[in-house]
Amino acid sequence: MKDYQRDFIAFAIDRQVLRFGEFTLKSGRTSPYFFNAGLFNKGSDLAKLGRFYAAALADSEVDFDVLFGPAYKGIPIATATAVALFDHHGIDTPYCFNRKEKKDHGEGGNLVGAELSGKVMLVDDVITAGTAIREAMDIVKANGADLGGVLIALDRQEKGQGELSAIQEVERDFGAKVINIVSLNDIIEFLKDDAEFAEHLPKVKQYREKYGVQ
Ligand SMILES: O=P(O)(O)OC[C@H]1O[C@H](OP(=O)(O)OP(=O)(O)O)[C@H](O)[C@@H]1O
Ligand SMILES: O=C(O)c1cc(=O)[nH]c(=O)[nH]1
Repeated sequence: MKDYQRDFIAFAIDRQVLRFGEFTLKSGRTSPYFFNAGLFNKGSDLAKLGRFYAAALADSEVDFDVLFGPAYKGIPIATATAVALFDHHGIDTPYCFNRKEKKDHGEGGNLVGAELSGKVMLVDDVITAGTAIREAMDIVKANGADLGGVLIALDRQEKGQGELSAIQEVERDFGAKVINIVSLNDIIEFLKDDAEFAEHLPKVKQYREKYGVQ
């Protein structure tokens, strides 16, 4: 694990974004840990979060034309990433996001911001079973755009629809790279070294046995 990844996990734990307990996921799985990006809930957190995303994206050297943050949590993340790419990497990128409900007055439609076209960098918080990413891909395809890549904070390294990981399935089905800041393996490594949080390790490992992909 690199220093910036350790810093990111410590930041997420400090803001209670990364918590341990019992949580029901979108997939119906019961998880001993949860990443709630909604708790990066003040200006300084969002500025810092944007810097982590922008650094991972700039490092990846994956080519893209527009950032797309699917509703809801993808919206502030894409916005913060666009600001950080400009402020810290000199990259002025267009970005857009969708509404979950279509607007039928004013400008109308489902999309807000830049045009969703060309190579899209899809930005979200976590991938578990991959459902949210597939839903977002329907929007990308419906607009005639292509997927350039996917950028997330946490790869939970779980099975998708079959035996492959959700991310391996996304890479196979959409032919694009998934970039993450940290993965479950990094969280496990962090827990091993942390006296206060090491007690959560057995349950997290048990969960990985059941749903994880090595
Ligand atoms: O890989 P998956 O199994 O789909 O699970 C992960 C997704 O679930 C959550 O989104 P949710 O649909 O709860 O939307 P939100 O952003 O509105 O909270 C989370 O923000 C991820 O996008
Ligand atoms: O799978 C999910 O629903 C999920 C997992 C997680 O860690 N965080 C989140 O917001 N959703």
